[in-house]
Amino acid sequence: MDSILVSGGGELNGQIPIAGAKNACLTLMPATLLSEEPLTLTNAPRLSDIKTMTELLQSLGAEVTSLQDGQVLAMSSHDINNHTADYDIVRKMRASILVLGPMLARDGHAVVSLPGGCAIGARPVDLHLKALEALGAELELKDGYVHAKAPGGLKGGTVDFPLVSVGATENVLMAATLAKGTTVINNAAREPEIVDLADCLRKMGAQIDGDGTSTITVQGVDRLHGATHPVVTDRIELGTYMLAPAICGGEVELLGGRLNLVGAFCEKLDAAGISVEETDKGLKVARRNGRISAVDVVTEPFPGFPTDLQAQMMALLCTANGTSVLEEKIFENRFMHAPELIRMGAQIDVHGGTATVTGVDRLKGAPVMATDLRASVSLILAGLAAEGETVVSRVYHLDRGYEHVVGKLSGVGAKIERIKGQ
Ligand SMILES: CC(=O)N[C@H]1[C@@H](OP(=O)(O)OP(=O)(O)OC[C@H]2O[C@@H](n3ccc(=O)[nH]c3=O)[C@H](O)[C@@H]2O)O[C@H](CO)[C@@H](O)[C@@H]1O
Ligand SMILES: C=C(OP(=O)(O)O)C(=O)O
Repeated sequence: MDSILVSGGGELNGQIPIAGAKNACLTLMPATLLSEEPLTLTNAPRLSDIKTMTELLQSLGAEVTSLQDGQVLAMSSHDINNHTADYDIVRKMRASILVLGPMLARDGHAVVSLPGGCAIGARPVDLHLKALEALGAELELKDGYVHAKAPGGLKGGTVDFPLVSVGATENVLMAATLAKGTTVINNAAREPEIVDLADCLRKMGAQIDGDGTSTITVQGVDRLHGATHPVVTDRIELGTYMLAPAICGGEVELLGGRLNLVGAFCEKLDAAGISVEETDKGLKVARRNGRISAVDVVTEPFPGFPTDLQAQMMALLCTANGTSVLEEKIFENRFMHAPELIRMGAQIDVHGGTATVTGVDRLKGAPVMATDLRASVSLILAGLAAEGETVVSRVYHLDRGYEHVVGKLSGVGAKIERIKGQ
């Protein structure tokens, strides 16, 4: 297994290009199943999760061709000949559940393995299933698989989500595009990835209103056609690299970044003493003089502070002047980076969903282990600011969500390399 070696110290200066969003691409790709005509995605990120979704769609009979070094994905679902999403692929990636709504809407039947829990939490899919039932789907759980049928086709209905779920909103939004009649989704997720999905579906001929708000209305149509769509900028990769100059000092411009993707996050950076300026190319981030200030953070659905930036923000706050309190409200087990940061000299107390971080002058390099995707990159950020060398193992987590991390960070002056097979 590969690891990443980071030698800390030194300011970062220059530009980092931000890729298309993993989490948008992972829902745009299953949208191809809604139409027999081709769907082409541009600005796709080059990540192992995208390869896994490619493998899943191909196992169902879709054609997926990767062009321009993976930045363009040309897909065609003309010949869907298998309606079973197998456990062996689904277990690798939870977003696999997003093929359920589209297959059911298009062909009236689908069998999809239950994804199971993961390191950051139990992550059930009950809300996906209840939402599809509200559209008339008949579901049975058997042998670890969801067996779904809609013999006469799906019918529009009202979906009242008891809590905000990004994935469940995406699944039912896609399904509703081909349902007969009108669907109203209440307490819908408002993430930019939902708006991007709705934009793409509209290009395919869907009738959708209200995306980006808590109530989405979908008027079902008989068929969807082909389209070409650019994947929205990855706001989590953006926020992650904004933290690099924040932690190390210097000034870095994040190409393609926009303030409206990271509003709540920027408010916290501002309170910590980090300046963020919108330029014609993206966002320029610089650390003002001196030590950063402690800030409190509560994770929430968009437009709140994203859970996917909590680990990276914790790495920043480890060297703040004072004590910060981080509350994780989305996932029940998302502080696994804390013990690893403590190995680097951080002072962190975790009690349930709350972590109290007391800033220290300087972190110290250490061997650490990545436990999940965002934890892995938080350890790299901490290593960039630490004295000495940090070796981050289990970097396959990192490959799920960050393309060319070594190239992007060394391009702004970081001392970072990938070590093969350790
Ligand atoms: C591929 C993708 O887009 N992943 C993102 C997506 O995950 P994902 O779509 O899985 O996250 P959700 O928004 O669904 O999860 C939010 C909360 O709802 C709970 N829940 C969810 C569904 C359900 O049927 N029942 C249920 O109880 C979850 O356990 C969690 O506690 O949004 C999360 C929250 O912003 C992000 O951290 C993930 O990076
Ligand atoms: C939790 C994440 O992804 P996933 O939902 O694919 O596990 C993430 O991107 O941080």
